[in-house]
Amino acid sequence: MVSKALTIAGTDPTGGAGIQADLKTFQELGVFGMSVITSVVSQNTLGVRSFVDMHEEFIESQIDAVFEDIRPDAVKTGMLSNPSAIAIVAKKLKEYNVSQYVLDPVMVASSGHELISQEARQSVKEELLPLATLVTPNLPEAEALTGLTIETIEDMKEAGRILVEEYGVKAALIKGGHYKGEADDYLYNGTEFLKFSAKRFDTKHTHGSGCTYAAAITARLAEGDSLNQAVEHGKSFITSAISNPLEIGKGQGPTNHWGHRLTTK
Ligand SMILES: Nc1ncnc2c1ncn2[C@@H]1O[C@H](COP(=O)(O)OP(=O)(O)OP(=O)(O)O)[C@@H](O)[C@H]1O
Ligand SMILES: Cc1ncc(CO)c(N)n1
Repeated sequence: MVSKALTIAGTDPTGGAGIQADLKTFQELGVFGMSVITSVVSQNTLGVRSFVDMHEEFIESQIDAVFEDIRPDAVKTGMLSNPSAIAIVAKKLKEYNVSQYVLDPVMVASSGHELISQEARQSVKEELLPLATLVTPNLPEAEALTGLTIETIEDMKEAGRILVEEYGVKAALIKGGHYKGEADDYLYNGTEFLKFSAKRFDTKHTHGSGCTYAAAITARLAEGDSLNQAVEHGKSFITSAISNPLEIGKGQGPTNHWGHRLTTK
């Protein structure tokens, strides 16, 4: 039977981030993709113009429509801009006993625009972290969630430890995209730290890299990979998407969702 993955997130009309990036990634990895829209965002590679949040009842109705028909094998959440959207998603993840859940704690777009209210940051911690199989913060998100200032690899690991041991997420992947060195990410799964490494590629075309990475991990979890295997596959997928740039867009361009086809040939 085909594996199915659901993304619950905001949109990007230019196709590099959000729901659009997630669906392309699911498709590339041979997983049937489904989507629930939380916010419609007017954005492009230059930045975010504005966004309109869906009402919580309408987010709930979309989630019910999916689960009452085609049960996903894994779920990913991305942009959830306000506490009521977070509360309804948390309620539904519990109601449907979702056991494979990747939480991408989207806070600020690569262009620097805030995609989440200040109050909602607390809701992410209290309501979503305890439900998630994996949380995938970049460095500013890891700092916002833990209150740490992250300057070293030891700080990255400490953030992972706090997220798992104090906030109750099963595993945390602290991404090094914003780090000064190579593009190394650290996974803490409650027992050990694992490093997922890539050479830093000299490019500005990383719009949506976080969405794409988390979506690839979600697709592999839907396919039955262990968490470590799923992150390893995800890292290889995002590295190919960054290292085969399309060079489109006037700002920070999108990653190349079919880059893995060029790399593995
Ligand atoms: N220049 C680069 N070269 C290689 N890998 C990179 C580069 N930039 C980011 N990465 C990798 O891409 C993945 C996404 O990381 P990043 O920290 O950029 O996410 P993000 O900030 O959430 O992304 P975005 O907000 O743009 O969607 C990580 O595995 C990171 O190591
Ligand atoms: C909808 C959406 N989610 C996440 C990001 C972060 O890349 C973005 N720019 N837009």
